[in-house]
Formats: sequence, C-alpha cells, structure tokens
Amino acid sequence: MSARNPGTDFDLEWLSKVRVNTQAVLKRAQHIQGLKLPKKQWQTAWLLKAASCIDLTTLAGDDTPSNVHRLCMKAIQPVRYDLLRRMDMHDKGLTTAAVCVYPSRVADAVRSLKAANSCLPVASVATGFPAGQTPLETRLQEVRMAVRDGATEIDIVINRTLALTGQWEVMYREIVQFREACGDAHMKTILATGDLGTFTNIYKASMVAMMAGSDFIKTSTGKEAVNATYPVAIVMVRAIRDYFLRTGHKVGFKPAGGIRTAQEALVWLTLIKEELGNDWLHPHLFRLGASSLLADIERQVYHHVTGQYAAYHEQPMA
Ligand SMILES: O=C[C@H](O)COP(=O)(O)O
Repeated sequence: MSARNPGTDFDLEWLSKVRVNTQAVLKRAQHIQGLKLPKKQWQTAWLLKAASCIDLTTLAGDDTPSNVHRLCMKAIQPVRYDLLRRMDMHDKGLTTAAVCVYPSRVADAVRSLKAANSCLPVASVATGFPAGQTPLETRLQEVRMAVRDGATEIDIVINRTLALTGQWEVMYREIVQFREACGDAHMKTILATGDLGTFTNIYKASMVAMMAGSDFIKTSTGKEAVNATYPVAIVMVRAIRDYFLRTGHKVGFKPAGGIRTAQEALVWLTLIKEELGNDWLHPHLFRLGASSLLADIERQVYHHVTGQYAAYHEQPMA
C-alpha cells in the first residue's frame, strides 16, 4: 500500500466550484474504450499484472470458512504453477493484491493465510455494507471489529443519503471517524456511484472521501444496479489527479463490481495508464475488486501460453 493519505480540512470552496462536463466525460470514456489493447505478445504480462492487482472477493450470504479458505489459496497462487514455469514466472511470487470478505469472515481468512505462511492482506468491507443504512455507532463498531480480527484494509461504504441531500460536510466528518476507527489499516472508500445520480455528485463524493483521508476510492459494492463503468472511472480518476496536484498525495483507485473478463481488465489498465500514468499501475495504487475475473484471466493466460483455448479445467495438473 502507498503512504497513508493524511487528508485535508473540509474545503467547501473547492467543492462548490465543481461542475462536471458530462459530454466531455462520455467522449473521453468512449475514446479509451476504442484504444488499441496491448499487442498480443504483451498481453500475458498485462494479464499477470491485472491478476496481481485483484482484491479477490467473496461477499455472499452463504460464505463459510471453507469457501473463504479456498479463496485464500487461490489468492496465494492465482495462476497455475506449470503455466508460470513455462513463462519463467514461477519464482516471482505472483499473488493477488488481497482477499476481500465480510467482517464476520475476516478471522477465517486470517487463519487460512497464516496457516499457509502468507502475509497477503485481508480486506474487510464494513460500515453496513452494501447500503450503509445502519446507525453510525454500529458502523464504527464494525470497522473496529474487522481491524481487531486482523483486517489490514477496510472497504467502507459512504452514506449515500448524505451525498444525495448535499450534506457533504457531515459525510466528511463520518469518514474522518471511520478513518480513526481503522487505526493503522488502510481505508478504501466505496462511493456506490450507481446510487449517486450525477457525475458532479461522484466528483464531489470522491473529493470529500479523499479530504477525509481515504487511501483509495472505490466505485461500487458490486450490489448496486450499475457498478464499475468507464465514464464514472474518468470522473473519479480526474478527482484523484486534482487531489494529487493540490496536496501531493497519491490516492489509489479501485473499480469493483461486474468486472468479469480479461478483456475488461486490459481496458481498465489502459484507462489508468492513460489518465494517471504508470505510477498508478501497481497494487499499492490500483486494485480491481472482483469475485470471478481471475478465472477468465487464467483461461486467457493458458491460451496465450499453450495456444489452446478449450477445456482449461480439464487439463491435468502438472
Ligand atoms: O468489491 C468487490 C465486488 O463486490 C465484487 O463484485 P463482483 O462479484 O461483481 O465481481
């Protein structure tokens, strides 16, 4: 993770000047989607980079210690050893960036990783994920509990009611409290952009989250009707760029929700490279929140390495 973002005072003047030009955002997003993807010979390296930036996630009502254990084992070895060996990558220690679970499953994940001698971070969603509609004290307790159980990254959700009613300073104060409750754990702030209505609200919410000391801003919970989209990402990464120009602090970006294909992962990496530059193309400043993306990345890597598409899962283990 990057150096902690110390945040700034709430700056109403900065916030009230914001007007996002919707047409310009849509045009830029379209342009990015139309860009050529990396050449075939580079795609495997890009896909492995994408794998290393994944917060491998399970956020389901039927999560158990067993499926969390399997998730952790997959995160430690995201791509099959024999494929990595064929690429001379077997000794590079490739893992995903973290695992991401509900607060009640943090202890299970910590136990599984410890038993496997892995120091992969455990991220916990918190603050009444996904809706954030529980009392503030309950949300704060949830953060403290996840930290106590061993989470070193906390993915909080913002209170959308405050955003939609323009109570930005109250939202800022809430996030500052979450930040304090996180202690040494890094904080990612989920904006749930599908609920925020306008690009201007998304820019303002991004800025408030960063002023309040978020180390990452994250698009979505994966549970809204619309999750990570490229136009929303343009608005958020431009807020990250503006915040960096103003304060000198690099805040990370995490698109999450509905990202399922290797092709999409390549577009996300391209977007970050174009908008924020190579500095952001590392797990300490870029994460992909996803529960099923890794399977397609592995499938594509298999195809690139062996020249075969079909029946990946039927191949004998090396
Ligand atoms: O934070 C991560 C998301 O909840 C994952 O969403 P997904 O299941 O659509 O990949």
